[in-house]
Amino acid sequence: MIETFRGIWRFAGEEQRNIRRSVIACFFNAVFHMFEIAAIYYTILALLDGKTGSATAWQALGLLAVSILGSAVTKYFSQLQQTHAGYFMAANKRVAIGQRMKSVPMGYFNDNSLGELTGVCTTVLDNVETVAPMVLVTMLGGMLNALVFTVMILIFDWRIGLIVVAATAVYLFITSAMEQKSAALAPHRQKSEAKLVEAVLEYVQGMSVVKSFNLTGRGDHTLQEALEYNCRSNLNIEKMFTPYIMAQGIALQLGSVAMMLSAVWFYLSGTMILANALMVVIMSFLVFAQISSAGSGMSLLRIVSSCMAHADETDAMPQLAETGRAGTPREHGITFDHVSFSYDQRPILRDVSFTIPDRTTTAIVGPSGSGKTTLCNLIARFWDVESGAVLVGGQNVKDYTLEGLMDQISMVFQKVYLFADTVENNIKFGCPNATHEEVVAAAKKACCHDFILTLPQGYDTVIGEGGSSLSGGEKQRISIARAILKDAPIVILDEATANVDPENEDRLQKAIEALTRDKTILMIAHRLKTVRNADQILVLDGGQIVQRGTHSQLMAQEGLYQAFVSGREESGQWKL
Ligand SMILES: Nc1ncnc2c1ncn2[C@@H]1O[C@H](COP(=O)(O)OP(=O)(O)OP(=O)(O)O)[C@@H](O)[C@H]1O
Repeated sequence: MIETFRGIWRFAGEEQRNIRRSVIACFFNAVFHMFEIAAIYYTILALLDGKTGSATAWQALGLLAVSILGSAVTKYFSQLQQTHAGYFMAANKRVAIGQRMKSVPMGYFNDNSLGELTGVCTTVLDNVETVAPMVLVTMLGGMLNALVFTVMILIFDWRIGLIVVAATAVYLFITSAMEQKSAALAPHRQKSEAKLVEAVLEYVQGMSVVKSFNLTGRGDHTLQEALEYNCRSNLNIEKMFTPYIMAQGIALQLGSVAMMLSAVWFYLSGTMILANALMVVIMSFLVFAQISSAGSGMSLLRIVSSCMAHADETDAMPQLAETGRAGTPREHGITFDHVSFSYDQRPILRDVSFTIPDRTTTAIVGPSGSGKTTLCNLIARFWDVESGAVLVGGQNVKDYTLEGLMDQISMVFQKVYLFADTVENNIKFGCPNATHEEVVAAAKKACCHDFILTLPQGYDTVIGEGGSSLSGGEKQRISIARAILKDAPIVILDEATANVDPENEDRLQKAIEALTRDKTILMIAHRLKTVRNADQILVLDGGQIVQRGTHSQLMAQEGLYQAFVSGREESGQWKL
């Protein structure tokens, strides 16, 4: 248990200060509660002494008022610090996970399900946020108060004090047994929650497929299973806890009864005065409240501890080595020097070498699955090469800081992702300090200004998550505006015209021209027009460059390229 406390304390980081304050406030809260007991004791003594005047009543009321006011203020302060600590403990961890994810190779997301990470950032850290400081404060505060209470009772009457100590010992024994059981079940509970999040995400993301294949009812089989598993594990935990909670209650109630009976016995045998005996009867209702409050946190303690351990597992996310130094290269040519790369032992690129001189355009063409996207992603270090080197401006990409490297590159993906934010903020994404005028200028160049003005709130219109409220062509042009605003010297472009209607295609082409002027460009080209105008064409097949040259040079050779352009049988395999 001490180790678990230490774990929470460590996890709290800079929030330790607020937790400490909350525990202190909790202690004073209990001290103020003791004023109530003092008021009762004072009243009993006065009544038994026959002092029934208004002065006694006022003094007792004064003590009660101090108690109520003091408890309210300390309770408020304790809660405030607790909420603050909980919120920032989770928020700081979420931000740290976000930071780490920036340097994680994209391959990590293959092996580790999105549900797992989403689960950590939502339910797991929600548990930490709402429960961790509460448990720590309740338990530490409760234990501290119970200790003070017990010492006071021992001083008041050592015989009654021993009853309290005995009942507390039994209670702690049961609680410790419960804690051990809970330790075994907590990971199951978390696994079931992660499974549930994963199933819900998959269900929502695949909703259009479920509907189009009329699988509603059958398509949610996995979700149903995850729900049942989650329900079962939660019920198991409840069932497991119930007998222990009952035993805890019985131990404390027996303690109370023993206190009362002893008080009566001691009074009748003449070893305790009536006022003290009455006081013990009253205290028998109050004394175990502190212990019970400390123990009630125990069942949650394991859950919190296991949540924190789970959240800390994200510290083990692999990181791309970042030993590079900041700095801007003088030119922006790109070189692949004998690069090979595999996904999970599956070779994708084999000994690929080429150079893209500064401010020239290179088009990559090749059948679907030949490795075009992978090759582009290696430049931005979404993955690191297995052997060989990728150079930007004559310097190995590993020798840049990740941020420094990304400053040199704009990427326009075929699959555009827009955030659930305003159009303006989506365009400003890579350039948060840009002015509204700069955003509008970029949008005009990307041919999206006109359609943005037709949106209900123009540039302030909030786009649905993933850009769901816009057409494919509109999303593409916004992503191009984003890249134009960033104005990086290297542009990597997955030329996406496949799903765009002719009118949109024309606009998209104009937007691409505005983006790529005077830049070093590597594009996965699907349109003959773009390919024809490129300074260099690389033909990729099976992870190797099988042909390279200009359009006229390649047309003069027999091979894949000529077949593609002539629209022969192989062309059916090209991504168009
Ligand atoms: N993250 C990944 N993990 C494992 N394998 C992958 C991953 N991404 C791509 N692949 C595999 O690597 C191969 C090359 O994929 P890549 O996307 O680079 O090809 P491509 O030429 O760009 O294809 P397309 O033109 O269809 O987009 C494919 O067989 C693909 O299945």
